[in-house]
Amino acid sequence: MEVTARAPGKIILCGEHAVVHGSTAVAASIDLYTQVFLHISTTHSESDDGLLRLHLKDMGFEFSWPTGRIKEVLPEAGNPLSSSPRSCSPESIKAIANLVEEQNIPEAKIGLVAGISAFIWLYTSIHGSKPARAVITSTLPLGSGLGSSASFCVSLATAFLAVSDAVSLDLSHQGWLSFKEQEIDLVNKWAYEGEKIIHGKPSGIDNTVSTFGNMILFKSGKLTLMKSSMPLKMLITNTKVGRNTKALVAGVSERTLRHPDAMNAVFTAVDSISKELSSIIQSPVSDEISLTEKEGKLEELMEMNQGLLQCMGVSHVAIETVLRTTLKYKLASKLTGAGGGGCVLTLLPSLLSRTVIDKVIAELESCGFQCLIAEIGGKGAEVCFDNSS
Ligand SMILES: Nc1ncnc2c1ncn2[C@@H]1O[C@H](COP(=O)(O)OP(=O)(O)O)[C@@H](O)[C@H]1O
Ligand SMILES: C[C@@](O)(CCOP(=O)(O)O)CC(=O)O
Ligand SMILES: [Mg+2]
Repeated sequence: MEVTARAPGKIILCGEHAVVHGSTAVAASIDLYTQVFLHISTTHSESDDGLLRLHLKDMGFEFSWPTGRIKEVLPEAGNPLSSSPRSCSPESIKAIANLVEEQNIPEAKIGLVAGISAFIWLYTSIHGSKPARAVITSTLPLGSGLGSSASFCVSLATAFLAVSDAVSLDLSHQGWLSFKEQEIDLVNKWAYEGEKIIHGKPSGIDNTVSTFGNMILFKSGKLTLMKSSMPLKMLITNTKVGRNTKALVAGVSERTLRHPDAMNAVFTAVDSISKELSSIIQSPVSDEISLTEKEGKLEELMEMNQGLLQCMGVSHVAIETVLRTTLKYKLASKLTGAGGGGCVLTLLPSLLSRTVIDKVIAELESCGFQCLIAEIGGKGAEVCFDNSS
């Protein structure tokens, strides 16, 4: 049986890191995706090779594990339960680490270990030790703050569940298909378990916005879908400075332990900024003047959020260069995602001319950065059975 699944990346408009500590945050999906093609053996008569295969196509890596070996080291593989998401135990983490280590991943690509481990955990928990082949492609930059880890986990969970007993889908449907409400919740829960393997202590905002798409307000594991009443155009600048979300999240937690009162005040301020930002985005726009006023307020809130992210210790010289450059054109920016490098968001007000946009992009790219303007707030996770999309 074959299925293709895809899940979008995201931008965080306000509240990254603070959301891990219970503050409100606002995020939106973007039109960059991780895509999984899955071929799974459904009967023993099929000519399977007794292997679980993972092909990371963009990177040119192919990994495989004999299913007998998986069964030997991972107890979960003997008892898969697709309908009840569960956490990877420390023993299973160790067993999976051994399975990944056997693949001799080059030192320069060691960051992939976390993603491959999440793949093994999600697959074996949902399908046990059935032979299968998964081919992954992605238009998202990895480790840049655009939620590649969540989009990877959501697309895997979507593909694995689509061909499981937990979900019933119309296999004859042509083109992309979304899951029903309860089933999509299951995708989100499994994806969160994968994110935990990659991030350590994720808030759940990234997997939630990748699963459900749109724009969301998120606090303490709960989402509220938002309806934007204004056009929102964001320039995304990738500083191309590599970083790791797990380490940055841990760094903020350590700072919080050292300075609990000060950091809690920072998180409370972020909470207020996110709430104000979401109410501005959702309040009706009567005319051009009110749109310009709203954009001005958003810019101010983005700058305030950036200042607080600096207080958390997650900015970076490359991020500061982007802030300084865009400010020359009177444009406001903030980092998005975990920071420490990665991507920066710049609000492009509706009256800003194409000439100015081109100039800012040219100047940012002359610093070695990469710019893109993504569509915001599209669909979340989807599957396709006809293989022609
Ligand atoms: N397409 C992919 N294939 C394999 N692993 C992936 C893929 N996308 C993401 N990952 C995993 O997620 C990690 C990056 O996640 P993270 O540090 O949270 O940054 P971000 O989520 O902002 O891209 C990668 O190092 C890798 O382990
Ligand atoms: C920093 C954080 O708020 C977002 C991390 O996003 P990303 O992995 O950098 O795309 C962590 C989280 O919410 O789990
Ligand atoms: Mg991530």
